[in-house]
Amino acid sequence: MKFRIALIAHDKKKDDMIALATEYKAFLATCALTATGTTGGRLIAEVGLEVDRKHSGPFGGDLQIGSLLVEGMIDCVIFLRDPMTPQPHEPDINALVRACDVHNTPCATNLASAHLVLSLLQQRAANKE
Ligand SMILES: O=C(CO)COP(=O)(O)O
Repeated sequence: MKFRIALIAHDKKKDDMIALATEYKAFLATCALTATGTTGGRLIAEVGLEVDRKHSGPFGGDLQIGSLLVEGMIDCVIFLRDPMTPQPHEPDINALVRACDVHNTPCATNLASAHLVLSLLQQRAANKE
C-alpha cells in the first residue's frame, strides 16, 4: 500500500520542510503526496518529488486537504506550522488540525514529530517490501 501523505509548511518553515523532504526523499518518492500550493511547488522544484498541488493555504489549500482527509484519502499530515506569525487563514488551519483529531489521523506539527512519523512510516514500508 502506498502511504498517502499531506505536506504543508508555513513560510518560515518551508526551508525545514525542504530539508526534511530531502532527507526522506527515497521513501517519500514511494508515497502519494499532496501539498498546499507553494509548499508543493518547492517540493517539486527543489526536491524533485511528484506532488499533487492544491491551492495555497490562504486560498483554501488547507481546507482542500482537510476535505480529502475527511473522505479517507490521507493517511498522515506533516504540517510545519509557524507558531510565531499570525496567519490570515487561521480558521482553515484549525479546521485541518481538528479534522485530523476527529478522524484520528496522525498530524505532525513540528519538525521533531515529523521526523518520528516519517521514520516510522518508512520503517513500516520497508518491512512490507
Ligand atoms: O499556508 C499554508 C498552510 O496553512 C501553506 O500554504 P502554501 O504552501 O501555499 O504556502
